[in-house]
Amino acid sequence: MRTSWADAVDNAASGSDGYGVGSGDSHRPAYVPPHLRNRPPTPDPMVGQAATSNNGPPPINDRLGYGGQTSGSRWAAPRSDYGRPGYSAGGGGRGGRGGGWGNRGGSWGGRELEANPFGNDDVDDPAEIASEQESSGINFDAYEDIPVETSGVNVPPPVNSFAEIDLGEALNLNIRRCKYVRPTPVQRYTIPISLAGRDLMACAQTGSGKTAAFCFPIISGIMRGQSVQRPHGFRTVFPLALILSPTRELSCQIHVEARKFAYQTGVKVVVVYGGAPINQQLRELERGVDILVATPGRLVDLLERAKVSLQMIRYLALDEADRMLDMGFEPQIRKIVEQTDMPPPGGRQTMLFSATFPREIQRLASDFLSNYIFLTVGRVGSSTDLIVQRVEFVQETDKRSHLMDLLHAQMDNGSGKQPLTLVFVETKKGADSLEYWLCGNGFPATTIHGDRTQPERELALRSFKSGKTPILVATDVAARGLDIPHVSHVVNFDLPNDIDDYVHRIGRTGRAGKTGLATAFFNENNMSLAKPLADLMQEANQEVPQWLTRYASRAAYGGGGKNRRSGGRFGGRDFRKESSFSRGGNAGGMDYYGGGGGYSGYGGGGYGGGAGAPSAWD
Ligand SMILES: Nc1ncnc2c1ncn2[C@@H]1O[C@H](COP(=O)(O)OP(=O)(O)OP(=O)(O)O)[C@@H](O)[C@H]1O
Repeated sequence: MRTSWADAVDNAASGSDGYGVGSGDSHRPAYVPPHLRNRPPTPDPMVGQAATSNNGPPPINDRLGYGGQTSGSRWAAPRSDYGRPGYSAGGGGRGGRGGGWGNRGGSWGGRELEANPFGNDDVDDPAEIASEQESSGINFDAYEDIPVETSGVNVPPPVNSFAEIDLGEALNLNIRRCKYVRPTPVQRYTIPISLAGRDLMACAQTGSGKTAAFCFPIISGIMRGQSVQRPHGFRTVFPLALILSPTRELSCQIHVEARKFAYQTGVKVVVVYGGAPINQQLRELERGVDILVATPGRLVDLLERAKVSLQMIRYLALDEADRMLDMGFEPQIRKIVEQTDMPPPGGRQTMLFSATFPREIQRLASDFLSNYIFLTVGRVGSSTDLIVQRVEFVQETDKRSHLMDLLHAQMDNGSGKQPLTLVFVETKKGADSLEYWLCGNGFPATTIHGDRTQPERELALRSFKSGKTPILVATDVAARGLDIPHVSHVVNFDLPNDIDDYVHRIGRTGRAGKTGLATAFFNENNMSLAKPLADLMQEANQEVPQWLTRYASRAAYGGGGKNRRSGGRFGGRDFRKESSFSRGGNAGGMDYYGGGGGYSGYGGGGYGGGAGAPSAWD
């Protein structure tokens, strides 16, 4: 009997992500190039049921055993997948399209052979595909006046619509299936830059569509260049693109998204990450991979076993790039990028994305880039105006009762149902303890943190997304990238030490043009955050309490310089523009679009390393 987390997901027949790791079919030949993938898929054997983890007694959360809720989220797996044995990560792709640029998409007759990653079976029905009136609900007006700044030589101009870009017919169809009517600002600017083959460092607000911004050009580029011959290694695979992200959940999410974008393009996307059985991931890889989505630890493992070669990499994308290059991850990333057979900068195209990009990290990142363009969209390093930020002075001992007041109040405000609330705490123990206390007081809660097993983490996320346990207590492992629909409130029960972590945490709400609320509990333990927090709130037009302004001015005079942004404002400036930059290159001619005023770079001291407890990351 299999006991992987993916099996647990399989058991939850109506799970939301359609996620898991393929089973069986391990006798497939090694890599099958996209143009040869016309064989009908062999029916996969049904696999048995696997136990989910039933750890603890808290009576009203997922720890009792997963109830198989349907999330109703946009990530929902297609019904056609439910009967499958552990919906394989792109496994259906081997039945994918023939090779040529022109023969993908609508006209191909065997489309049903590839698992449909969209939530509807009838995706070719034009009525199902978004019209100008029916978009995904993104509020583009929120982005009308967004300041954008680019620097670098010969910056390609932005586009206003997907129609202006030649992404290829099959990808365009998938964009419509995703109900993306217009590109978001970061997509308007970055897609032409990437399609022009340029390296890129891009900062854009949380929830602004960065995933598609790096996926579209990669998929499009691979579709165009499929004739490339890859070496034949004994059980070694040679992906063409590598997307690295710091957490397992984020890698899975990127994989789910990328599979939608790559549906019926012939481009095969596979994910590998820690905490899940490596053999299943190896089997997926052996079925063929064009785009590899990975967490660094598991990838290093696969590289050391010579299961993956990066020799053919043409595209490298680092999501949450500043986190990937901070103190916890940098050695692993350098190992992957600089000490393997991956082509050097210039021999590959490199794209770095994040909502925050401290100067010190930019400096490190520039080692990976060649003649790159730096782009900032929005008030970089700040939050979006769509998030209402509140900060309340709460002593440690009062935090629980204060949280309970908030939870009661938000329930009374609406339909009596608890809205999805994400509560960030500092430690894993603290997360468990708060979860237990919440459950004991009648609030269905669950946790996600680095001490939980991967099946437990995945289960918790599902339970939260589905609303079964509408309160998720989390450490920073959930701070970055996760796109959970309908999170209406983020509570910083314990504030992070680093303002960038705060930015990412509150960015779990107010996504894709929607509004959200973020509440922070502040007390004397958070003094070093007073100034950057007050600055950030002011910049985002939020009401800054007078007591916080007072603490902030005290911190400005009396030190508190631990935080890397203290003394400065929002850090969206290309570090190459600074006079201290002397690495033999510069930003060259500067091209500006839009406003872009008001950035004054990071004034504070060195990079503080953030909260990144290594065990919380993958
Ligand atoms: N052009 C578009 N039209 C409509 N919705 C979009 C578009 N692009 C992306 N989205 C949606 O916006 C949401 C946020 O996108 P995404 O997760 O890529 O944000 P992000 O910028 O990577 O956020 P973070 O900084 O938190 O990682 C997703 O639900 C995505 O499907």
